[in-house]
Amino acid sequence: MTRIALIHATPIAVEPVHAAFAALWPEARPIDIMDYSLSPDREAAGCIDDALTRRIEALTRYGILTGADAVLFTCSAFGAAIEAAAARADRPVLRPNEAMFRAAMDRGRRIAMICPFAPAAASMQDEFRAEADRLGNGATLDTILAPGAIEAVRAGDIATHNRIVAAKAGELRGYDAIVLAHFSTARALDDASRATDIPVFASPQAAAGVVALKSRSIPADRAVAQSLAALDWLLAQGCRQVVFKYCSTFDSTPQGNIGPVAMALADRLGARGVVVCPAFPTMGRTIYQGHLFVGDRLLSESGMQDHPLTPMTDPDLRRWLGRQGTGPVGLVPLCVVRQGAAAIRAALEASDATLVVTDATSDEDLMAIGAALAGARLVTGGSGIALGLAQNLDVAGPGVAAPRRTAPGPGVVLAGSCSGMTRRQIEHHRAAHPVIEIDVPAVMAGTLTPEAVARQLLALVAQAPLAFSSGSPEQVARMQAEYGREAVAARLDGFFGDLARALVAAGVTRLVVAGGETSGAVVSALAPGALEVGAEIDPGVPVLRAASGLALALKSGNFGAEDFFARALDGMEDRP
Ligand SMILES: Nc1ncnc2c1ncn2[C@@H]1O[C@H](COP(=O)(O)OP(=O)(O)O)[C@@H](O)[C@H]1O
Ligand SMILES: O=C(O)[C@@H](O)C(=O)COP(=O)(O)O
Repeated sequence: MTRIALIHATPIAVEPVHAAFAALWPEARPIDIMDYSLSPDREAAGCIDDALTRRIEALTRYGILTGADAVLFTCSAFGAAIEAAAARADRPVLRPNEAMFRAAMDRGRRIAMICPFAPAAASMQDEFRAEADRLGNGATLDTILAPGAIEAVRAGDIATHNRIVAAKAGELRGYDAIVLAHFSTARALDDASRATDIPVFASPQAAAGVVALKSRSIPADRAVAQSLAALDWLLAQGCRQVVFKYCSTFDSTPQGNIGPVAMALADRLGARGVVVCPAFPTMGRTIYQGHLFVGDRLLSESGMQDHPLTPMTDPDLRRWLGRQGTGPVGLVPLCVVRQGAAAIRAALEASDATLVVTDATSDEDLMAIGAALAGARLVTGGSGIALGLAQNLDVAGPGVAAPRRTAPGPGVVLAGSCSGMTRRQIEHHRAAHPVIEIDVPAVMAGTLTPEAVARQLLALVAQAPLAFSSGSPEQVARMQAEYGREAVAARLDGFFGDLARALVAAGVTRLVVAGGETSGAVVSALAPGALEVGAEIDPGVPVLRAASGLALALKSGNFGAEDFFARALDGMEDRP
């Protein structure tokens, strides 16, 4: 059982953090280390002096001596000292505000902090500044003091505390998010959320993170290194379950990257019997006897055998992983999955293999697999695997925030996927909108520039134009034979990235992108920061909104109905 040393500098933080553990992570064992003189001493010192810094370090060492897997400070007034202690520790040492600040910055740049304990304000401002600089998002934090609140809670009058904090929240205008400064203030989260339309965050509840990598088809050693770095970061945030998400068509080559990355993550986490389940039944991706199907076809006959970067020529997931050097791979067959969560868990635990392909042909199967994975350190799968995982987390969350608004504005579609579905969607779009074919040989020869295509698109922008590179399997094979697979992909990635940048710079506010790799290139070039997930346009494809107001739909080549492009652009329009 994971043991977390909680270090409290004030008694008023104890109850909220325990409540948060009980709700969000009941399997963990939080232990309390209390030095209630810290908070008044900090107030008297007026800053985090040497003596306080040494005390924080000693407490951190003591927390580790208790055998804790991680140390969490519950007081917000010691940021720099905790950072210094963390640098010397051999396991995660966490400040209370990290996750909350990031969650708030995901909502936008103007953040307000309601702060009942004034002496904590300066160091929290510093922490916020450091995090905003690290992310380069230009976020600003205004501190709003809440006189009387801390005194009320110290006197046990929670109702008054909550009323004061909620009243402050209700007065705020023009902010993208409000954060509540201390663990103790989290008590007022519900009241504060009711008092305002602005999303409100508190420390204990803001504790989930996603790292999006573009590692599907880079060399395996780089994919492993990037994934391990992401894992370390997530662990340092206190994450207790890590999901390695890959495509539900298992996009990979005999060299990787799913097998090597999954093995490296399992090794780092000491995990065995790790589930491998790319099933996404809504999209026709099902697994039976370890073989992946797309609709009523084996994966290798579904069109994926012609994929430009990751041609999937074998539907047997165990054999495919074996070619990627994973060693023997286990199987939990459908007949066991249908016996329910306990049987699945027992089969995974009994397996000698590190990786275990798990059959699933329906959402009910994914729910049972999800239940079996409660507490598993590592899970791997397509996005469908998430379906059954949420039930293990009793997360009420900090309240659903009002969706970001997108200024209605010009919309453009870019397609780099060569999948059959994308090509059909392009043809469908052509019936009512201008469609420009990007001349790939001219791109490779350097005679066609992204700026030229951007100019063409912008001239037609009122009619929802589309530009595509998507070629038939024969055209793709010809380009790859002439220039090499990686060179074509790299050049087109760069082209789409520059094209998207030019379009957004010229005022495009709605962008639909077809193709996973192509989407990755566009997002890397635009660097929009965290994206808010909005309404689902078609299964597996939501509207995404950036803090800048840009709306995106990033579509796997295979996903979406034939009329997807126009519907996606339409779905991004703000309606009164
Ligand atoms: N005409 C073309 N010839 C060769 N390769 C192409 C062509 N058009 C696009 N590509 C490449 O095909 C790949 C498509 O992958 P991706 O965008 O991930 O789509 P999907 O989601 O269908 O896998 C990209 O690497 C892209 O650069
Ligand atoms: O066709 C598919 O199933 C894959 O392309 C796929 O799973 C892509 O999923 P996302 O990365 O979730 O778009």
